[in-house]
Amino acid sequence: MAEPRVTLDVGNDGVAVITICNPPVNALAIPNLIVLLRALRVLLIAVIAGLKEKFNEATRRQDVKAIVLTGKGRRFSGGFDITVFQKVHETGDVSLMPDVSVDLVVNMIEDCKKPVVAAVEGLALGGGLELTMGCHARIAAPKTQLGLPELTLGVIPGFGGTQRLPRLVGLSKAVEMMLSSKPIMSEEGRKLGLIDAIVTSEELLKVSRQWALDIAARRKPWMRSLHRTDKLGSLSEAREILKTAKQQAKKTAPNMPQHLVCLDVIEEGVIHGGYNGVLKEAKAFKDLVLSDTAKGLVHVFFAQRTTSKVPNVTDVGLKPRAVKKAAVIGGGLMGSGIATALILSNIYVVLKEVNPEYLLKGIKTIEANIRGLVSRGKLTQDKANKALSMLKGVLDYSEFKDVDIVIEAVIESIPLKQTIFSEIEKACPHHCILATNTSTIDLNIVGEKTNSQDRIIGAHFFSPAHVMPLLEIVRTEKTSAQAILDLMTVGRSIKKVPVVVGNCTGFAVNRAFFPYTQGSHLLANLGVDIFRIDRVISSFGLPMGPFQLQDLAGYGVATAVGKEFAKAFPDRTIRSPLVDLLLKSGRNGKNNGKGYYIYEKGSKPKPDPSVLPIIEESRRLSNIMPGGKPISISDKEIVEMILFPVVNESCRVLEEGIVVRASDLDVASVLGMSFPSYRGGILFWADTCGPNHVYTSLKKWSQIHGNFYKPSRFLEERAMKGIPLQSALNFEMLDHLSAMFTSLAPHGVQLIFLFP
Ligand SMILES: C[C@H](O)CC(=O)SCCNC(=O)CCNC(=O)[C@H](O)C(C)(C)COP(=O)(O)OP(=O)(O)OC[C@H]1O[C@@H](n2cnc3c(N)ncnc32)[C@H](O)[C@@H]1OP(=O)(O)O
Repeated sequence: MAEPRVTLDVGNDGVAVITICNPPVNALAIPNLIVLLRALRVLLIAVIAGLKEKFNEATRRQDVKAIVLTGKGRRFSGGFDITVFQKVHETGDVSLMPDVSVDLVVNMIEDCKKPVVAAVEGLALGGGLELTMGCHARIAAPKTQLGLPELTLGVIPGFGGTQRLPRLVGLSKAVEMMLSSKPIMSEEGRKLGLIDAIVTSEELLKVSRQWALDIAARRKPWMRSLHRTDKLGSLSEAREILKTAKQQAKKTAPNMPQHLVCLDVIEEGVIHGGYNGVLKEAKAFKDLVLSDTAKGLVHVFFAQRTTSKVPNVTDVGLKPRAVKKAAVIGGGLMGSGIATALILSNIYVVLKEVNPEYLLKGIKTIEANIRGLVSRGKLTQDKANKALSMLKGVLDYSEFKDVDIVIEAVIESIPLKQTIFSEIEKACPHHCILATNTSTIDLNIVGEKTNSQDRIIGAHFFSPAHVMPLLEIVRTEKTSAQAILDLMTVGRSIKKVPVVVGNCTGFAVNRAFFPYTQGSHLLANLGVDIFRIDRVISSFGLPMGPFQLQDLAGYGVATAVGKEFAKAFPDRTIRSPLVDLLLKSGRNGKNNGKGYYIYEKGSKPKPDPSVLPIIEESRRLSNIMPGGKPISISDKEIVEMILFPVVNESCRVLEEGIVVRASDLDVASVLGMSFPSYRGGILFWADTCGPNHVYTSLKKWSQIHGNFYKPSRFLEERAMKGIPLQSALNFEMLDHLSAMFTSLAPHGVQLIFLFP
C-alpha cells in the first residue's frame, strides 16, 4: 500500500500536527501518470488533496485546539510539484492545476477557526513558503531557506505569495525577493518579520505547538497576513516602488512576461485589497503556465537535473571516490580560473608552471579572481583567506605523488600535451584521473603516448572558468565509468553542472555553435549591417551578438578554432576574409581595444565606424552579394540564418551520440553559450519553431548559399515524419507507434505523446 503523503497526529496537548511526507523535497502534488490517454485522464494530486483532508479533519475534531503544519525529513517543502507543469505543457490542459490558493490557503488555513502555526526547517520555497504565509505564525529552524523562485519557472507565485509576502516583509523587499527569485535565510526572515521566532531543530515542534496554543488562548496575536496593511506603506509610495520595478524589469527581463505580470498582480492587491490580488494572481498564474517562457524554463529545470543520469555510469552501482587534492598544470587564464573554482570548494590545489615568472602570474590571477568575488560581496574575507590557503605553486612534479586528479590547461599544442601526459602518468598515483582542458584536440591523440587511456578524460571548462557554470566532461571509448563518475562528482562539488559528452572536434558546445560565427560572417558578406546583426541577436536573448563576442574572445582564437573546424568539416565551412583583414589592420578585438567596437573604460562598447571600410573590403573579396547588392532581410530571418545552422549541427551531434540526449545539449547551450534559458535551449527552441520550418528554411538557403546550410539527415528525417527533435524515440519505434495509434483512432482514442 502507498504511504500516506500527509499525516495528522493529535497530541495530549490538543495540537494536531499535520506533516507533509513526499521525499525528497516534499513537493506539493504527485501526478502518478507517465502516459496520458485523454479518455482515461487520472491525476492524483495527493499532497494537496491530503492537506485539504487533514485540515478538514483537524478543524472538525473536538479534541483539536490548534494546528501545526510541518514537513517530514527536515525540509518543509520545495513548493508545488513542477512535474504537474510538465503535464500541463504536454497536454495543454491547464485544468490539471489544482485549486489551492483560495480553497486551501485562504479558506482552510488562513480563515481556519483554530490557529495554525508553520514549523519550518531546511527549506520553504514557492508554494511551500506560500503555505506558511497562510498560517498565523511561522517558527523556523536556523539557516532555513525561504524564497519564491517561481519567476525562474516562467510563472508567478500562485498560492497567494504575491499578496502575503509584501504584507509580511514590506513591498520593496518582497518585490526584490520575487523578481530575483533568490531565497533568504530564516535569520534575515526573522528580522524582516516573515518569521516569528527561530529555535533549534530539536525544539522546533515543541515551540510551534506551544505557540499555536498561545494563539488559541489569545496570549499571542492571531495574525492573518492577507488582512494586514501596516507594512505596505502609502499608496503613492507603493506606486513609486512598483513603477521603478517595472522600468527595471523592462530593461533586465524584456522577453520574460512573468516579471511585469507579477508586478501588476502585486499592484492589484495594493490598490484593491489582498483578496482581489489573490483572485487576479490565480488567473494570471494559469495564463503564464501555458506561456512559451514557462515551457522553456520548466524544460531547463528538469533537463539540468537529468544531466546527472548517465547510462552505464551512474546506474551501475559505482561509488564516487573522494577527490581531496588536485593539480592544475598551466597558470594561464583557464588554469587559474580552474584552480580558483577548486580552492573555493575546499579542494587542495597544486598549480604547476614552467618558470617562477609564469607561476607568480598564475597565482596573482587567482588572487585577483578571489578578490573580485569579495569586492562583489559574493565571498567573505574569511572564506577568501581559507580558499587561498588551499593553493600551492610548484615548478616540478614532486607534489603530484598523492593527487587525485590532474587538470592540464596549457596551450593547444599536441606535442606539449603528449609530453605532459607521459610525465604525469609516471608522477601520479594509479587511481589519479588525468584530465585535459583542451577545447579542440582529440583526446585519443593527447593520451596516445600513455598506457592510461582508461583514466584520460576531458574537463572542458568555459571561460572564465570560476564563473561559467558548465563543465563538459569528454569521454573516449576507453575512458572508464569510474573516471567519468569521479569527475562528475568533482564538477558538482565545485558548483558546476557537468554534462558528459563524446570525443569529436569541438565536443558538444563548440561544435554545435561553430556555425554561429560562420553564419554571422556570411550575412555580413551578403551586405547585412554587423551592428544590426548584434542588436537582433541580443534582442533574441543572447547576452551579446556574434561580432561583439568575437571581439571579446580575440581574433587569434577565431582563426585557430576556425582552422580546426575547417579541417574536420570541410564540406560545411565558410571561408570569410573578414578576420584576416581585421588582423592585418592591427585589430584584435577587446584585447587591444580595437575591434568592431570601441572600448573605453567605464562605458559600454560603441560601434566603431572605422571598421566599415574593412567590412566593405571583405564583401568585395568574398563577392557573394546577389547582383553586387546587399540582400534585404527581416530581423526574424537574421536570427534564423544564424541559429538554424546551429540547430542543424546540434542534430548531427545528437545523431552521432556525442550527447546522451537532446536535453543535455539544451542545458549545455544555456550554461556554456548563454543561450536564453527561457527559450529552453537550442533544440527545445528549434522544436518550438517546428523542425519542418527549420528544415525547409535550411534547404532553401542551401540552394542559394551552398552546403553550409545543407540540412542534416537527422533533421530531414524528423521534419519529414513530424517528430520533435527532443524526442528520444527512434524512427522504428515511432513507425510502430504511429501504426498502432492509427488503428486505435477510429475507436476515439487520442494519443498524447509524452516525449521524454
Ligand atoms: C503555485 C506555486 O507558487 C508554484 C510553485 O511552487 S513552483 C515551485 C517552486 N519551487 C522551486 O522552484 C524549487 C525547485 N527546486 C529546487 O530549487 C531544488 O530542487 C531544491 C533547492 C528544492 C533542492 O535542491 P537539491 O537538494 O540540489 O536537489 P535537486 O536535485 O534539485 O532535487 C531533488 C529532486 O527533487 C525534484 N524536485 C525538486 N523540487 C521539486 C518540485 N518543486 N517539484 C517537483 N520535483 C522537484 C528534482 O527534480 C530532483 O528530482 P530527481 O532526483 O528525480 O532528479
